[in-house]
Amino acid sequence: MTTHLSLIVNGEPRRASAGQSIADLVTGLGLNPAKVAVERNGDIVPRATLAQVLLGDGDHLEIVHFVGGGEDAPADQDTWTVAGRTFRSRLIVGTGKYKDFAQNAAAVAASGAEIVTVAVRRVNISDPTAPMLTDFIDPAKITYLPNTAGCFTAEDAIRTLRLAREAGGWDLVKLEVLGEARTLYPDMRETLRATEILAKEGFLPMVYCADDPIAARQLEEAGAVAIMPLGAPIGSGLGIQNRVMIRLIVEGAKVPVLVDAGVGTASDAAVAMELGCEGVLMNTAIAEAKDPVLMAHAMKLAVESGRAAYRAGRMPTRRYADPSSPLAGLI
Ligand SMILES: CC(=O)[C@@H](O)[C@H](O)COP(=O)(O)O
Repeated sequence: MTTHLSLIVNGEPRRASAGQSIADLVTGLGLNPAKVAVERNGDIVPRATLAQVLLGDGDHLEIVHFVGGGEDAPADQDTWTVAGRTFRSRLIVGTGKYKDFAQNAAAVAASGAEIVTVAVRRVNISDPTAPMLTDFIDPAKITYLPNTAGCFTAEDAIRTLRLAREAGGWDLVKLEVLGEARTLYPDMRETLRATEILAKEGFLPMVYCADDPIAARQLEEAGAVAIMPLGAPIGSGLGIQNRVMIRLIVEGAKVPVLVDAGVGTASDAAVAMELGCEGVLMNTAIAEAKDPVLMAHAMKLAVESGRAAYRAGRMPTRRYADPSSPLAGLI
């Protein structure tokens, strides 16, 4: 006689037969056990043991996607490096708010980005055949940077990234711990705590943070491999509100500084680069443009242009006019 087990899988009730392994369940959902990570009753199940671990009645399982991969760029004249990985493009783009994955992929291609940031998501168990981002943006060509979007505590963020690491072997991750839904401003106490724990566990956290030079230094001391101050609230498109602080963070940091959030248009991205940032991360400015693919191209040019201007060194500003042609020797 078959005994049925009652499970909760990704928040939904589900039944299984006694004696089934977690790998059996995953396969039965139409998923490849080699491409997911599973948490059972709060603990990550090592992928190598999914076939041995039997399901128990009342188990709570969380199954997340495998994505991962990406390759480093060969070194050239103006690359940047984070945690030992080198990239040519200084633009990191998000993967939210697009009409569909195809539009997202076209925008990524137009942006020239080599890194996309992705929220770690539960597998859709009701329709495992539903398209996945990895069907459109090839993880063998573009580096996936898992992020902790939607996490409001250090524990939530750490748990999310542990699952991401199990799913795709990622260690380079983007940490964001939000303080409240209204402003989506980072909770710096929780962010610092999560950074310390993640760094001790061998993660390489790129950290979304307030535009605060002291907090930035503390994050670096705690093990952040990149500092990512907001330019303005996430999704606001207000541009860089506090140039002075971004500049101070850049001056004080030994790790790359990238503006993350609040960019609205191309000139904002250029300003970030002119301030000496190593790069810019953006999502809404591209995804919510009338023509996202054209805006992605504009952002590529803006980041390159701002970077070139920074490297060229701007002229000094003056209080008074200075003639372009010499005044001496006039007829
Ligand atoms: C911190 C965070 O969540 C950002 O990565 C965000 O997704 C990008 O912000 P914008 O949408 O304002 O570019």
